[in-house]
Amino acid sequence: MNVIEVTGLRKSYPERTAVDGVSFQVGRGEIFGLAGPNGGGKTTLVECLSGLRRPDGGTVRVLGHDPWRERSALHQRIGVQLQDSRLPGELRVGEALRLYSTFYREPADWRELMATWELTDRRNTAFNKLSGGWRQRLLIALALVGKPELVVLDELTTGLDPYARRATWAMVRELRTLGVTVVLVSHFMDEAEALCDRVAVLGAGRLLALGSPAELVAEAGADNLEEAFLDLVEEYR
Ligand SMILES: Nc1ncnc2c1ncn2[C@@H]1O[C@H](COP(=O)(O)OP(=O)(O)OP(=O)(O)O)[C@@H](O)[C@H]1O
Repeated sequence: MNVIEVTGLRKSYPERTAVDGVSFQVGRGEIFGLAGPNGGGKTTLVECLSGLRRPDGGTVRVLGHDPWRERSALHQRIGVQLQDSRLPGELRVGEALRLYSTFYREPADWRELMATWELTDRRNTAFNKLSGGWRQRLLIALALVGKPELVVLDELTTGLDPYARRATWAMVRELRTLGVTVVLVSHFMDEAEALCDRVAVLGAGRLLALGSPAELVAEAGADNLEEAFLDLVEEYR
């Protein structure tokens, strides 16, 4: 069974159509990239996958659930780190991890997760005192507290230093070896090329291309994914 099945998905805001008839499937254990120019519809799409937005049309199934109607069942099985997620400013790192672990029936060991993400030294630091990169690390760790079968990571490594970025890539690869499926929204084509089994490119709410990084590069006759991407999205900017 596919972990994600999207058919003819549409979502409009009063001013514009953000997702315009998108269809794709994601298999178990895949690292599936979503790329595209600003305003292409990536965040709206992952919000529909995560049960945070109600689609206007088409069907979405995630782990067999309708994300909008079966949100609480789905939220026990997925982890989501959204762009610009925030926590209450006074909440400390350790408190946040402990609190999130209470949301799940079978949580991971939050102290272990805190150590894995090198957050233990900052366990007593309040969220509003963390730098952007450390906030990002905490948000990723929080997405993993529920031992999710699917993790949605929106702009995973934005704001991370090069060392933290590579360490994060290693974590994502580790998730795959555990059979966890990952949806990765990224503007970094080196990241998509290094991590993703397949990448979907969205422009103006439409699926412009879908394939492995090697396929997308070959189809565009490009030297690397960034070049292929620039070629694909040129008219959608
Ligand atoms: N809550 C909202 N209300 C109205 N319009 C919205 C809303 N969220 C997004 N949009 C619009 O829908 C379109 C798609 O936006 P979305 O955030 O899904 O794209 P994106 O690919 O994630 O962009 P970015 O790369 O800049 O994060 C844009 O034109 C955006 O202005």
